Amino acid sequence: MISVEEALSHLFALVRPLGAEAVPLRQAAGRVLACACTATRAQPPFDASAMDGYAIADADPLSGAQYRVVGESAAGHAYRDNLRPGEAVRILTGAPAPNGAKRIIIQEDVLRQGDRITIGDDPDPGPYIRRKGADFDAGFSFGPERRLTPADIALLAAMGQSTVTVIRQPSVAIISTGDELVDPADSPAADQIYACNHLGLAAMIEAAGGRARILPIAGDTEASLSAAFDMAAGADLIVTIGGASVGDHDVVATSAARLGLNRSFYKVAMRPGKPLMAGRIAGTTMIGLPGNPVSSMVCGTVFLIPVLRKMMGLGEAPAPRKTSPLAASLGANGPREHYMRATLGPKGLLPAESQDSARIGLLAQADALMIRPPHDPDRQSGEVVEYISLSGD
Ligand SMILES: Nc1nc2c(c(=O)[nH]1)N[C@H]1C(S)=C(S)[C@@H](COP(=O)(O)OP(=O)(O)OC[C@H]3O[C@@H](n4cnc5c(N)ncnc54)[C@H](O)[C@@H]3O)O[C@H]1N2
Ligand code: MOO
Repeated sequence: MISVEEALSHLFALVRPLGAEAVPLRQAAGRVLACACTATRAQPPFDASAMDGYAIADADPLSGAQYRVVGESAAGHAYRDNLRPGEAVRILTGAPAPNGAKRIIIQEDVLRQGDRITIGDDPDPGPYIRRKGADFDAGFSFGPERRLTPADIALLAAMGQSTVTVIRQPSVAIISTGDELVDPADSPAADQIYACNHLGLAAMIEAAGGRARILPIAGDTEASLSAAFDMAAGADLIVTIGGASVGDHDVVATSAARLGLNRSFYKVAMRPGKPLMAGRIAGTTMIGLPGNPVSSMVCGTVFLIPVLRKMMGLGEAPAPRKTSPLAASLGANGPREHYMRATLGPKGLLPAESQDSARIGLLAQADALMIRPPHDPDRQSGEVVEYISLSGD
């Protein structure tokens, strides 16, 4: 069996970043830019007032000084003349500062009578003029290597980009396998259960920026699996769930091999998730996840999402790890890296009482996957351990 690290590097070797496509900025949230965008215009494109008040040509006016109001500069409606000594222009927030303006006196600091203003005592120092290009200059280049955030979208809009070139979203075909499985939309017989992994994984894929295509559940036969693989045509990645172990009806490994899978690895020294496999089948990368619900979700977090992120142009990186003190003492770990469901409390990480990989309820309650390296010795409460956050922060 190979280590988690080795399995991840085999998986990274199977995929590469996808090509690019142009999308309207409105649809670009969460996508990754394929190339940097350039501002054609400075922002602000002119010196602009930061406050409502009066533009004057003095940098440091005295209290009691008087000015004649000669016009107005409103947002979207500039005052076109030069501002001369002794003159003031009524100005509103965001409006262009007239030529010659040295500062804005906020309206709270003046007394206005007709077309005259008088500066009050101790006027606010100002100058309340935002210089042209204070946010960014023309030619400013923006190309973060991350999924575009709402603030990134606002910045790109401010840069005048209505369409951006982004990496294509990976399309992931999900194939559940097992005669016992029934979609929650259907009625199970007494010896069947509701399939859940396909929906959990689809949600995980979509939250990470991919597109999930859930295929009909395949039965435990090669013919059924073969039909499912045919339906997966066009996907960037095929994920099978279940049938990966050594049982009489675990047909994924043998069927996929007969269907031409060039297997990269099978079985990883981890818990849960041991019967994981991956390779290429008919030119497409396939990841075969174990069927136990927690095993498939843990493998989704540890392997599938990092692989998707590489396909999205985000580089090769394992799921980010954090550290926390342990809130309980634990006995030594065995030979497999253990991903334990745990909750984060005031004293640190508390592993769930049961780590049965069939108990999805305990995963839904967990905030973290606490990681115990292979052969990790006894750990005492208070010792610092690593974990992967499940709470999205
Ligand atoms: N003799 C051995 N038996 C098993 C071993 C082993 O090494 N030797 N490994 C165990 C481990 S670890 C795991 S994990 C499971 C994984 O087996 P499979 O990948 O073949 O999964 P299945 O047998 O098809 O299913 C296991 C379990 O999960 C349920 N399941 C499957 N798919 C779904 C789904 N989409 N949604 C919800 N639940 C699903 C299935 O009904 C089974 O209960 O093998 C152990 N056995
Ligand atoms: O490795 Mo299995 O994935 O423990 O339940």
